[in-house]
Amino acid sequence: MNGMGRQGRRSGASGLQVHHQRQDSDNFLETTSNGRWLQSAGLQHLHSCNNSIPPLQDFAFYGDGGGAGGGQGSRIYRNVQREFNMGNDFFAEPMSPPVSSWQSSQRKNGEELPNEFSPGLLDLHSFDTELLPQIPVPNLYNGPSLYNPVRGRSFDDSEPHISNNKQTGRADGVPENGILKSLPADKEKVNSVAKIKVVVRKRPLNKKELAKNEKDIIETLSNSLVVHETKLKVDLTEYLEKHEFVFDAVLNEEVSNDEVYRETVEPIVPIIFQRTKATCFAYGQTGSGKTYTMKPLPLRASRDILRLMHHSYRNQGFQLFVSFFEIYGGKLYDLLGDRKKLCMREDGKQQVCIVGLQEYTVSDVETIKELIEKGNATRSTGTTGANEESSRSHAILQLAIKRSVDGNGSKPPRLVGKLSFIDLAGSERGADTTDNDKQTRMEGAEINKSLLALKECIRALDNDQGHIPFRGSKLTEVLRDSFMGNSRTVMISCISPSSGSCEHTLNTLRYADRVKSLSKGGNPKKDVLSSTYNLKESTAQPLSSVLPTASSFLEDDINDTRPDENERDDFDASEDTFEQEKLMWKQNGKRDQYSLSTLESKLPKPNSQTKWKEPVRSDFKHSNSDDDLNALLQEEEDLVNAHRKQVEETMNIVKEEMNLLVEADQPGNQLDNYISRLAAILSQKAAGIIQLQTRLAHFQKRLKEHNVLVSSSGYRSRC
Ligand SMILES: Nc1ncnc2c1ncn2[C@@H]1O[C@H](COP(=O)(O)OP(=O)(O)OP(=O)(O)O)[C@@H](O)[C@H]1O
Repeated sequence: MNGMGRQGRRSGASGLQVHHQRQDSDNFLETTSNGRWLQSAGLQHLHSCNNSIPPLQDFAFYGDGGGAGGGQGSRIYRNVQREFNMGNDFFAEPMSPPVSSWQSSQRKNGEELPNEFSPGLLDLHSFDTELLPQIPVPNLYNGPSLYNPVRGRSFDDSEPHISNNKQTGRADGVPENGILKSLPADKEKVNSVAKIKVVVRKRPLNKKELAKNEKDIIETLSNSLVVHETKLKVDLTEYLEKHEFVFDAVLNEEVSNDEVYRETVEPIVPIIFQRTKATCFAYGQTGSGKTYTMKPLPLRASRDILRLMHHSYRNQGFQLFVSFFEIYGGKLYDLLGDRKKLCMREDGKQQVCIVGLQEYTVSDVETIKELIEKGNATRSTGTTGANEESSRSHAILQLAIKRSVDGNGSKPPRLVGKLSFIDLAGSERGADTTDNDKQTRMEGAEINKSLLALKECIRALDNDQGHIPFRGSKLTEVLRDSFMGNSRTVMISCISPSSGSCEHTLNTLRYADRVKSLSKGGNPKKDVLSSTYNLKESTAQPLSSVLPTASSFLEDDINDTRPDENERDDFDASEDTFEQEKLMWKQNGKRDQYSLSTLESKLPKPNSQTKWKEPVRSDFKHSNSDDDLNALLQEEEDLVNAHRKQVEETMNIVKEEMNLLVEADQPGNQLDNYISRLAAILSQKAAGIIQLQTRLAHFQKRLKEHNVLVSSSGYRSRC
């Protein structure tokens, strides 16, 4: 049985297929597919991956050479098998109470049972004002009894009867479980969970891609990955460009959903008992595996939450609530309430509430499973060029932990913490969907609009802007508390490995890189190692890292580029030149905001200890002038290359923005804003190029002087 079945909501009238059951990994097991990936004529020239795939042997890391396809296929099949087995293991959950259907538990004699079903307001942002005080976490293995199998009763009613096994340090009968092991004992441990964690998951090549002979261009390492992009030189010869990224974790195609859970959500489950809002969302192009990745997570998280509630927090009045809704076409629908349209409202305290959203109290995993299945079946799906069963909505499943304030249920329970799972609709470019109908394209525009709004918020947070444009879309309004206050966010970026998806993949990774930069918390040094790594090897720096800041031109930069007083003694041969240079650098100081000295500090250098000027000085000092000159030439060449890369990167960002903009169909004023910002970026880049030209002219002048000096002292000059 495919427990994760979901059903399309739209009829064939719109040109979209109705889907009755979704079989995970169907793309991998079926051959019927006629979708198109990135074959739009409009964007074809931007990425040549499809038509210019290098021979397989060029990629040493493929390992199985020409046999990659077959090997990949069997590996994929193993993954699928493992997934199904895992599902079975999961539903053989030893600690769940006997199954009682949610329908029957919610009604008795036609009456709703109190606390079992509570439609009403879901206050998405009530944490700051309504959270219960910090709850001390008891030591899990202290105390006489911890494990309660709860046979035939709700957990809350049950009494403990299994004693702690002191030798093993865990209760008899309690399965060894990461969540129990990782239970934080104090606030310090809560703080040790990263505020934003960015994980990348690479899926295997699917049947369609294998049939098209597309290659796996993603090489994964422990927490980094390399995208091998095939590019064409001016003379049309192919070359590979490597883009290297570092993230908190990189999960390759061999990694099971269980491992994904352990890496992403498991560490944050305990801290939602500590007044924390946590959000896990998947981002990536359509068909990259977001739904496949997200679907199992809430169930596993619920299992762990219930474990904690019934062991560590037993009899403390905690309750678990589930709600599930989708954002489709900018509107909210209740996936557990017959897809009833919902309203999002802001109250006087600017807290966003979803009016009418149904929340269900759950006390066993089986009930949650049924609710999730119900919600998934109700979710809007459709067929896109890239995914036959594409999520056309953002689905948000929330697990809220509440606690009764008075213990007798006379007052509604208050929110303690919340874990939200967001399966974002796939990002897909209009240009990739030429075979889709009008509705699909309109959906795509709406999806892209909300992803663009999300990007805007991330950018604003990244830049420490006072105003975060959360109101840009329904999605960002809902996501607001993911990024604010005492929150934890896990972003899973899903990528396809195929050469045909290279540009999408790079966009996803750049997006992820930007989100990752948020985790630096305004302290750029904190994550300096990984950032530097990204900057070193990839052209995919966050925009902010390549743009100048007001403080980026320092007096030190001027000072550093001229010799100190002692050195000036040795500099007599070009005394006048030095003075002129000094003047020039000083005069240009203001304009030099985007100076190369700043640029240099951000870009790869043959030797980061070497100031650009030093080889020149040594030219005049030492006899080994050719070597020094070569070093200088090399440095200049590196600088020019680095600058070229940055310009290319900016152009990519601009292209990406423009694509999103056009597809998001933004209102005129927003378009104007974007365009003027892009114009500012471009003019800054242009200023950078002017600076580079100045620098080169300066260099040529010095070279000329050097030649004069060398020839007058009898040295051979190679210039
Ligand atoms: N890691 C994986 N291993 C095996 N199969 C996978 C994996 N990731 C995705 N798939 C399969 O790829 C197909 C597309 O995945 P999925 O529907 O999750 O993509 P998506 O990103 O959610 O797409 P959309 O945004 O269009 O909804 C599905 O058939 C799914 O089973």
